[in-house]
Amino acid sequence: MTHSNHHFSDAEQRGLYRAIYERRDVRSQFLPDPIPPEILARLLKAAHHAPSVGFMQPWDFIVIESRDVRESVLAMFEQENQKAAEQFEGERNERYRGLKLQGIMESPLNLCITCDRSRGGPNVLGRNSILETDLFSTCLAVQNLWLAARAEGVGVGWVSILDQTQLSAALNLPDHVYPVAYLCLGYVSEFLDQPELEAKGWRSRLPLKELVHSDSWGQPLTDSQLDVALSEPR
Ligand SMILES: Cc1cc2c(cc1C)N(C[C@H](O)[C@H](O)[C@H](O)COP(=O)(O)O)c1[nH]c(=O)[nH]c(=O)c1N2
Repeated sequence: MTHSNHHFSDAEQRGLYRAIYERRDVRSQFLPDPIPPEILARLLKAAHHAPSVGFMQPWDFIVIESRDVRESVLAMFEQENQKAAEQFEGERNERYRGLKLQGIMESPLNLCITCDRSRGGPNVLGRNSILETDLFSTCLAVQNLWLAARAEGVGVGWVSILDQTQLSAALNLPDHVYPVAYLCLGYVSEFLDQPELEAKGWRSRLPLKELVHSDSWGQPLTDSQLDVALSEPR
């Protein structure tokens, strides 16, 4: 049996993996150049083609260019970030305070991707047991946009150090709409080759091998070929 007609070409595969491995969370490298509407439209279309529970498509996209709105979101960030910093002590606290964790004003565009928890009515196919599947679906839309943006040379940074109630009020969200992701978008001076948190010594990538279990939690891999394959660099 051959599966060759289902394959992407080598170049297409390389492009997809490149987007996956070279996608970065961007906070410090934004350029002010605007994102042309046709590019933004492509990113939003990519997001809109994410999988969703029962094809619910619970997302909306709030495109935020207003400096006033962004300034108020930045103020919310500052407040929450102060509280977040207090969770860390000593050297860790200093290191935390040295991190740049948002690019709200430097990026030319902010985008809030929301989840309408009532879309599709009370009975959404596939959502009867796990109510949060609408939120999971919205995260997949975020990831689609994030990868497409990388392919377009656009950086994306996710800012979650925000009070959800304050953010909802600032964006005028109805009660049944949850702000899943507050994103900063823009062209960048560079894409770092590793996560900024890793470059700054906050945390490193875990060895994948230790995260793959066999049959049940905590059981090491028994298939040694997978074990060997996982040890190879991508
Ligand atoms: C749900 C969620 C929430 C946040 C993030 C990500 C995700 C998935 N990240 C980005 C995060 O720090 C980053 O993805 C990791 O450090 C890995 O780096 P790369 O994304 O591979 O560059 C993030 N970054 C940041 O500077 N401020 C933030 O508030 C957040 N919040």
